[in-house]
Amino acid sequence: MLERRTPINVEEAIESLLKYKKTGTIETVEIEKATGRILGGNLFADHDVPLFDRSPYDGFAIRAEDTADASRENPVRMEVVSEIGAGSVYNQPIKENQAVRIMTGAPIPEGANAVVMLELVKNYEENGRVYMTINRPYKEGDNISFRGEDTKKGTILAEKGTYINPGIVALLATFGYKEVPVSRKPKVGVLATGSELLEINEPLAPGKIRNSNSYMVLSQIERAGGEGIFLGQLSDDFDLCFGHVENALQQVDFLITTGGVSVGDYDYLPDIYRKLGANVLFNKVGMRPGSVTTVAEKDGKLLFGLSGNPSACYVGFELFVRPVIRYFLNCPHLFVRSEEAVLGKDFPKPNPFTRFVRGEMTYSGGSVIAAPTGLDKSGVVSSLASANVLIVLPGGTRGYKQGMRVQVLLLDDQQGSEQFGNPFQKKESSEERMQLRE
Ligand SMILES: Nc1nc2c(c(=O)[nH]1)N[C@H]1C(S)=C(S)[C@@H](COP(=O)(O)OP(=O)(O)OC[C@H]3O[C@@H](n4cnc5c(N)ncnc54)[C@H](O)[C@@H]3O)O[C@H]1N2
Ligand code: MOO
Ligand SMILES: [Mg+2]
Repeated sequence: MLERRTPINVEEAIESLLKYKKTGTIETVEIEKATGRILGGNLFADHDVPLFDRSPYDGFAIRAEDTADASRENPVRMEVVSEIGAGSVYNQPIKENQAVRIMTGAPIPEGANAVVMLELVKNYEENGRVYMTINRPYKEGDNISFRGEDTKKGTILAEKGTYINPGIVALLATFGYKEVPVSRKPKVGVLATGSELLEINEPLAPGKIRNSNSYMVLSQIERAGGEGIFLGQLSDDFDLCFGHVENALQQVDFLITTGGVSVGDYDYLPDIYRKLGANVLFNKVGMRPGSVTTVAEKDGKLLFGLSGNPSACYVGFELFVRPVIRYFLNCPHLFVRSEEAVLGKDFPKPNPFTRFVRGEMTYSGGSVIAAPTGLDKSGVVSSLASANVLIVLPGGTRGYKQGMRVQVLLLDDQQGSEQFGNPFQKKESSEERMQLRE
């Protein structure tokens, strides 16, 4: 008899699988390899930046008090007693009416308390000595970059779990991290099932399609910060698939399969979970696409049975796999970032389940607009290409009109959201959901 599945809502589904989340260990990588990784510890300043008062200009270090009476009519003359390039130090204190020629980045010599830009002075030689004249007064501290003005010793500059962007790399280098502590990437295995699948370099044949899901999911794993491991594509043969799943579980932190989770004759994943003795957390979610997404747990390890339909597979990954990858990486915000936008096109089709519509977010006249990218069927692959958001359209009896405010989930974002949730959606219990069954 056909198994009846009980749909649960997305939030409940996420909650159930997060019980099996686990954090990974920390490893170190060379700084050149740190971009795109997740910081494995707090980055704190162990010294002031800059470490010494320094000149922000090429010019002359002076004592401001010597310029008190300087004016166009009464320029003040100073003797230039030395010169300091960046990287050098001038150790003698400068005295009354003395100046030191100084370059950008060089330390301010003792006694000096202001810098005059090179362009603003007259500089000349007389009897083998160098002089310059200033025709306006300066205040103490003029044109000085003070010790610690950038960052004070002891400040936490980035917290554990931060995505390493080029700016973080600059800080890491500033504080001497040749080796950078980063979160180890979880190993996420990907097994595609389906007798119709061709290798992507095979010519097309009747009834066959190329396996796009594996590569799509590997790319999603990489975007989420994990290490995808392609474990092959299998025809719909129970023993073959069972053996591969059982074996794959030994090698990975999380296992993703695509296809074979629905109720077709060759959809073997439900039987595979049974034979494995895995605990199925859910096998029907009140969402579209991806309603057949199944998640099971075996000895604490999560198995994600994503749909074979490309768009359903894609959405299932972003909603359910991404949070456990982010948790493994010690990221504080596990979920795809949630923001508000204006719906750019009518979406007239009502649906009892929440829809996650592939959309493209653009900016127009100060507004954020999100419009569906193409055919919104779960078997469609083309509408994924320009999708940078999922537009969340809560289930109900009405469609949605252009101009309505909607929630969008930002797919390319690295910051994430602390909570998964739709501020517009009233939370329905599983029982209510059942009444909404399609
Ligand atoms: N009687 C019912 N039929 C279906 C139901 C249902 O509830 N009752 N659910 C439908 C929904 S919703 C979805 S989504 C799909 C899910 O199917 P499976 O996860 O079992 O996946 P398959 O049957 O293996 O394949 C579905 C579809 O996707 C194509 N596919 C599979 N693998 C790949 C791949 N690696 N790359 C690209 N495309 C792939 C496959 O050829 C099929 O067209 O079930 C509905 N049916
Ligand atoms: O799992 Mo399906 O994607 O709802 O069409
Ligand atoms: Mg199927």
